[in-house]
Amino acid sequence: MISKEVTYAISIEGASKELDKIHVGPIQLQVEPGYVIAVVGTNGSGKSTLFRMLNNLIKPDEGSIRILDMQYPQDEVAIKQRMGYVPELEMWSALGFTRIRDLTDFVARAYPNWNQELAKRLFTRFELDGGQKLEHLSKGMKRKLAFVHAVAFEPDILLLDELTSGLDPFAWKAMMNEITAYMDGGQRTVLMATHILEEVKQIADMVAFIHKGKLLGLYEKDALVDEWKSFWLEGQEEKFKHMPGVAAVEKVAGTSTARILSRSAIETDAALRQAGAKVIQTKAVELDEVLRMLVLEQESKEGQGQS
Ligand SMILES: Nc1ncnc2c1ncn2[C@@H]1O[C@H](COP(=O)(O)OP(=O)(O)OP(=O)(O)O)[C@@H](O)[C@H]1O
Repeated sequence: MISKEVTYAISIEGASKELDKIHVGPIQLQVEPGYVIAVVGTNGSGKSTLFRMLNNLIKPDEGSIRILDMQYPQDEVAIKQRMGYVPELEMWSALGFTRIRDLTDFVARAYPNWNQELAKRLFTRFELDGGQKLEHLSKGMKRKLAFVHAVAFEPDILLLDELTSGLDPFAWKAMMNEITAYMDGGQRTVLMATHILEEVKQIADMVAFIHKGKLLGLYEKDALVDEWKSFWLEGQEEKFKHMPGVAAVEKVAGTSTARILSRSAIETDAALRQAGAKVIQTKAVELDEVLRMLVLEQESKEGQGQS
C-alpha cells in the first residue's frame, strides 16, 4: 500500500541510453498511481531497455528516473521492495536452484511483505507445484512462476515485460483476471509491454507507443477507441488530406475508394458532411494502425528535420 501520497508512481525525465545499434530516448514519461499502462511497439523498439532502466539493470546515460518519489542508487532496496518485475526472460538460472519450491522460498525471504496465502492461491490457480524442476518448466509455466514471484509481496508497481508470451488462452484469461485483482488491491500501477492488442483493449487505461527508442505518445485507451476512426469514401484521397482531424489518407488498392484515418472522428465527420463527401463505411481504428500512423508521422518529422 502506498504509505504517503506520491505524485507519480513512475517519473522519467529525459532518460536516454546509447546501445550498439539504437539510441533509446530521451524518454519523458510521467505515470500517476492507479493506472494500467500498456507499452506497445515494434520488435527492437526499446521496451525491454526501458524496463531495465526502471529496474536499474541499465543505467541511463542522461536524465533521471524516480520511482514512487525515490531514486537509484540510494533507494535501490526500498524501490525493489515496492516494485515487482517480470523480465522478458527469467533471470533465475544463475541462482542455481533446482526446484520451484527452493527458488520461491528464496524469493519470499527477500520480501518482508511476502503474502504466503496469496502465493499459495496463485500456485493453485496456475497449477504450479513446488516440487517441479525449474529446468523442466515450459515457457508458459515460467511466465506464471515469474508473475507469482513479482506479485506475492504485494508491490505498489508491477512491471510486466511480455508477461503473457507463451500462455495458452485459458492461462491468458486467468492472468488478465489476476492483473485486475492486483489493481483492485489499492492505489497500484502496472506498466506492461505487450504485442497482444486484445490485452491492451481489455485491461489498459493508457497506451504508450514506442518506436526506434522514441516514445511516440501516451494516449488514453478510451479516447483511442472512441475518437480515432476510419472512414471509407468515394473519391480522390488528395482532397481529404487537410481536413480537420485527418491523420492519414490512403487509396484502397484496385478501387476508387479512399480510406481516412482520423484522430477526431467528430471533427472529420463534420468536415466530410460539409464537403458533401459520400462516406461508405466508418469503423473503429485498431491499435496497430494507430502505431503505424504515429510511426509514419515520426518518420516524416525526422525526414523534414534532415532535409
Ligand atoms: N545490452 C544491450 N547492448 C546492446 N544493444 C542492446 C542491448 N539490449 C538491447 N539492445 C538492442 O536495443 C534494441 C532494443 O531492444 P529491446 O529489447 O529494448 O526491444 P523491445 O522493444 O523490447 O523488443 P521486442 O519487442 O523484440 O522484445 C535492439 O536493437 C536490441 O538489439
